[in-house]
Amino acid sequence: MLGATPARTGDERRKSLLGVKGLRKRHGERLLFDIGCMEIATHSAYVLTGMNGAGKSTLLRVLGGLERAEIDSLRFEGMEERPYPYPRALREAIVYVHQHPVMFSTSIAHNIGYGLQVRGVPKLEAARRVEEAMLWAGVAHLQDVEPGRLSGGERQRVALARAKVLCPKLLLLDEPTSNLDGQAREQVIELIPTMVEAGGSVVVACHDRDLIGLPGVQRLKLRDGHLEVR
Ligand SMILES: Nc1ncnc2c1ncn2[C@@H]1O[C@H](COP(=O)(O)OP(=O)(O)OP(=O)(O)O)[C@@H](O)[C@H]1O
Repeated sequence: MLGATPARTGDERRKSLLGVKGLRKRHGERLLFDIGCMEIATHSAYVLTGMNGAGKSTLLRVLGGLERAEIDSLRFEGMEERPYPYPRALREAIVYVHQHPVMFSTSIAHNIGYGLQVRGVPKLEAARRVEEAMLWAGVAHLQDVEPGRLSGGERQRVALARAKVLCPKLLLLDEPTSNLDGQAREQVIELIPTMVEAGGSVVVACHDRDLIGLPGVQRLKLRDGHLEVR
């Protein structure tokens, strides 16, 4: 059943995780968005909606440090941070998952564990975390399948496991269900509230009504270059 595990609501443990003020993105002469203030709390789930081309992916990529924008002020876990270059603490704590995740043509376990390897996590510890993440994402039975042969839904779940294994404080999901239907879509939707239960916050850019309607999820909308909190 969709949304069977609600994200935490009214949780007194919530604090400010990320606060951005004066966030502007331009492409040449075009001002794509001008966001006065954006606040992401700990242990919280958000959906980010908006028309095609409104700038949802761009906003997620900026928050993930993958794309540069003008930022007047940035606070992370209560500490003022310099926005340029995008701080390392934020790059490590925030993980962006692309709409069409790219996989190495090695093994699924290697794909999921690669980020841990890069971060210098000891092999045994990394193997334990990869196994846990595969079970969580329901992809343990696929470990002998070549990544290139995964279905869209399986690929998306592997990408979620690859992100979750890094224990991000903020996970940014870019239209995770856009190419999925039926059970594959439901399986991905069901994973999202469990990410918040595991202790992180999640922002999901999407047009998916079932994702938007998940219990306990806060709604953000990019409209005409501004961010509305609904
Ligand atoms: N490098 C670039 N140069 C110029 N314009 C760009 C560039 N990258 C993105 N854009 C434009 O910025 C706008 C926002 O794109 P973005 O992908 O963030 O929108 P979106 O809200 O995620 O859209 P969708 O719902 O269709 O995925 C689009 O009009 C896009 O064409």
